[in-house]
Order: sequence, then C-alpha cells, then structure tokens
Amino acid sequence: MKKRLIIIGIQEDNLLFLKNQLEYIFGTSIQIEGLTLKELNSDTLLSSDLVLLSAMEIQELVKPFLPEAAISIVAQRTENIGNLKELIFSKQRKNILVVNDNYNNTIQTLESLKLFLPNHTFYPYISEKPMPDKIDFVITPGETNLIPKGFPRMIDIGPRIISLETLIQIKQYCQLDMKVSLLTQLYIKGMIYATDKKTESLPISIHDQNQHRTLDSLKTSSPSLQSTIRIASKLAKTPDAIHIEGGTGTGKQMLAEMIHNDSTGAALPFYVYNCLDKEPQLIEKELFGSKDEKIEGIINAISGGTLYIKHIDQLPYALQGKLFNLIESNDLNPMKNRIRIITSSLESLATLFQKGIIRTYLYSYMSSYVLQMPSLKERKNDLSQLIEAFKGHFNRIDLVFSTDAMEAFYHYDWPGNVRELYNVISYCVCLNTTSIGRESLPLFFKGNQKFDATENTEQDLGINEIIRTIEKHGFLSESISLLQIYQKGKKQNESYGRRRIKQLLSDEQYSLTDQQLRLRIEVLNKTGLLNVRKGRAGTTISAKGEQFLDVYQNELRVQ
Ligand SMILES: Nc1ncnc2c1ncn2[C@@H]1O[C@H](COP(=O)(O)OP(=O)(O)OP(=O)(O)O)[C@@H](O)[C@H]1O
Repeated sequence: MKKRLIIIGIQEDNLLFLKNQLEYIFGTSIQIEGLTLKELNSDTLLSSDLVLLSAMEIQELVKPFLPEAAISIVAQRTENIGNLKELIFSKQRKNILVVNDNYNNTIQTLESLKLFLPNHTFYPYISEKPMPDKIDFVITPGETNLIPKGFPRMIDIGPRIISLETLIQIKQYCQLDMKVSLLTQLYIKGMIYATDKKTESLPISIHDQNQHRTLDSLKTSSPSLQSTIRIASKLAKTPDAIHIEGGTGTGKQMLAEMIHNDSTGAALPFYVYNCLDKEPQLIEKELFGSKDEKIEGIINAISGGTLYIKHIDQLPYALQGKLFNLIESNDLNPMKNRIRIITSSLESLATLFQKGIIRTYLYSYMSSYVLQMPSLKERKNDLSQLIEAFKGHFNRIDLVFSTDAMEAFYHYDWPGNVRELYNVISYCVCLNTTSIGRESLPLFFKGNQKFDATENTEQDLGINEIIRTIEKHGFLSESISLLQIYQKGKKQNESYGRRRIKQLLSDEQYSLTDQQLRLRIEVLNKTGLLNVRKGRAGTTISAKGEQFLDVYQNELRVQ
C-alpha cells in the first residue's frame, strides 16, 4: 500500500511550495498531502503516516495530534541554488549583499550561500549598518520587498527547499525502490524546477482542507454572513453554478468547500483552478484542452464533483462563452456526470460587469446565484470567536490576549481578513509566552490606538501605513532619528545639507552611505513626513512628520 506523507507547516504558500518539490521528486510513489497547523485535529493523522514538519518550531504544536506509532521528521531545509548559475561559474570575485527578513535569517542564509559560492564576498543587509559602496549582486530568499532601491542585479532564490538528507530519509521510511543517484538527479533538477515555478500552484488541485466542514459549522454573529450561509445552504442542495465574491482571505474558498460538502456530490472531489496571472492561451489549454496538442483539459478530464474557479475576472472574454455553454449544457443534460461550477472574484460581479470584464450572458446567469463574504472589518464581533477557534487549532487554549491587545485587534482594519488574523495568531503562538499584550503585537497594531478616536486624522496621517512602509525597508529607528534631526533644525531655523545630516546621524550611531541616506529621505518624502525641495530651501520636516514623531515618541515607543 502507498505510504501517506503529510507535510505540516504554518503558511499555505510555503506548504504548497514544499509539496510541489516532493511531488516533483517522488511522483505518485507516495501519497503526499499538505496540511497547515490549523487543519490538524485529533483524527487527521494516522499511525501509519510519515509526518514531515516544515520547521523545528512547530514540533511541540504538532505533538498532541501525532499518533504514538506515527513517524515524524523535521525537514532540513537548504537554500535553493538553482538560479545561482551565473555566480557559481563566475571567475571574478563579486560583492554580494544578502537580504532576509531578520538578522538571524540573514546570517543563516549568508552562511549557507558561502558554502555554495566560496569565491565571492558576502555582506549581510542590516539597515542600521553602513553598506559597502560597491555591491555587484543582491541575493534574497523571497524577500524582494526588503531590498533597498538602486541595485541593478537581484537574484531571488525563493523559499528554502527540502535538503537531500531529508529526501533520503523519506525514501528510507517509505521503503521506496529508488536509487540514491536518481534521487540526487531529481533533487538537482527539482531545484531548477522550483525556481522556475516558485510558489505557483499546479494547474488544478484536489482540496481536502475543509473536508469535514459543513455550512452549519460556520458560526457568526454577522447578519450579512448569516444571510450568506442561509442562501448557501439552499443552493448547496441544487446543481446550480454559484459565484462567491469578497476580499482576499475572507473565506471564499472555504465557503465553496462547505457548499460542496453539503451537496449531494460531497463524496466526489473538490477541484480548485486559479486563473490568476495566467496567459489566456494557457487558461484555455488547461481548462478546455487543445486538440492540436492532444491535451484533454480539466473540464473534460474530471467527472463529477465541484470545480472551484478562482479569479473568474481573469478568465478571458472569449472563454467566458465556453464556460457559459458548459454551465448550460450541464443544466440541459441531467444524465451526464455533473460538474458543479463555483466561481469567485475579489470585486463584486456587478462591478466586473459594469467595467465590461464579465460578459452579459454569464453575468445574467450568475447574478442570480451570488454569495457575498463580508470582510473581517465588517464582522469584528466575530473576532473573539475566530481567535478562540485558532487557539484551539494550535492547541494553545492557554494563550491569553490582554485587553489592550484585543482592543488593538478591534481597531485594526484587517486588510488580509481572516487569513491575516490566522497569520497574526500563528505569530503569537510562536512567541513562546502564554500572555500576549499589545507590546508583543506587530508595531502597526500599536499605531491604531491613538488615532482611533479621531478617525479623520488617522485617514490623513495613515500612521499604520507609514510604519508598515518604513518597516518594510527595515529602517524605522534610523528614520525616527532622521526626523528628530530635521525637527531640531526646524526649531533652530537651520537647514541641513546631506553631509551635515550624515554627520548628525553618525553621532546617533547610524553611519550611512550617501545612497542609504538618499533612500531613507526618499521614503520619508513619499510618506509625506519630509518635504524635499531642491536648492537653498532644502529638506524640512513636514507638519505630518512632526505629528507622526509626536505619536511615535509618546504613544508607541514607550511600550
Ligand atoms: N470563519 C472561518 N473560520 C475559520 N477559518 C477561516 C474562516 N474564514 C476563513 N478561514 C480561513 O482563512 C484562510 C483564508 O480563507 P480562504 O482561502 O477560503 O479565503 P479566500 O477568500 O478564498 O482567499 P483568496 O481570495 O485570497 O484566495 C483559510 O485558511 C480559511 O480556512
């Protein structure tokens, strides 16, 4: 019997990436499934499973769900050198800046890169420290948004892959008749494959993440979500196509899976197809097939079940007709093994129609079967209940959120909706403490407090956005010092040139190159905290900058 390998991780994207790597190497010789921590419950894992943990940190969290006889191993991960070819073969010594999301990870990445590329010189990117003036390349494992501007050559090596040692362990546990030399070959080819595909999902996936969840398990105090659930329960029993609209991470796919689980075809598969960022020709080939290339296409290949098509607005105009025909023919031919179509979009179907993105006949048909997923901002009363559910999923009901932490949650807008909440709770779970105060939360939560009372000011100042933008570049503390210097200058009626600013910053222990200073000033100018003018007028702190400093010094930093 095929061995079942369950990979467990925190983030869906990362999990999918690892699953793709393993599927590429082991093909169908092992049954590979990915599960986020959140999806674990007492009967998800079987004693015959081989459980692969994506990181050491989650070991304790998984333990309670692990049957005694199940074997678990922590995946060793390594940098993917698949697209470092240019540097591996370069005879000239290059200066390489390594950028990662925090100091420890930066050093770790740098050390492993040194092993692969011993002939080059590496520098960690630390925002407070000066950068060498000549950098030939910047390398990052997926953190492209943290790279300071102005570097011509950047290599994104993507997330870390599973090491060869771990792959050999898997081969042994699963007793696969596969030579290590073949495994090594596939591992190396897989690196190139992984860098080409990054976290892109397979054309279609069969999902079992919400396998056991039905609509009656979705509890909410939001009237609009209650109404969605009511209509969904009725539609679930029909074969009709359904459209679900709502922001990112609101739970559209979860709702689609629940509808599937409540339908008469619940025992059949639930397929997911994502139209996002795909060329029209590729979508046509993948969904409807190609006679010339003898590709059958998903719609012809599957028989029965639910096909969930994400980002329907990215389905080319011409193909909307084909999809409409499919929906219609399904209706007309009840003898055929029906496929229930559920589509989704971030914008409302009506808006998409008004913008001319969705064709009239598809809109006229689908508009009778539209379900809306409200944003988390519109259903903040569900926050406590969702947090409790996530604590339960992480098996951390001991975790206590202080009143001010909860208040910060209530005042936050949650642009990433339930997915973002889940990520924040998983972050708190990893903090290694049972009581979470506001000071433990990411900084932008602290920023909400003061401006909550004066909504207009919040909109004008956008303090969360500013902090987030500056933090993304990793130089918040330097920016504060820079603003303080400009504020002092303003009080003394002095305007400082760049050289003087560099000198004053270095008195504060920040030694910056010209390029680093330019970048920081540019970001502060963009966020409206500085007014950058050419010529004698020079750069000055803006009123917004002073207001921001005031809040930061009095409200935020003291925490
Ligand atoms: N009410 C809920 N209870 C528990 N988990 C939820 C709830 N709503 C959403 N989630 C979880 O939040 C995450 C995001 O949900 P989902 O993927 O369904 O969102 P989506 O709207 O389809 O997102 P996107 O459009 O960005 O793909 C999933 O892990 C899902 O299980």
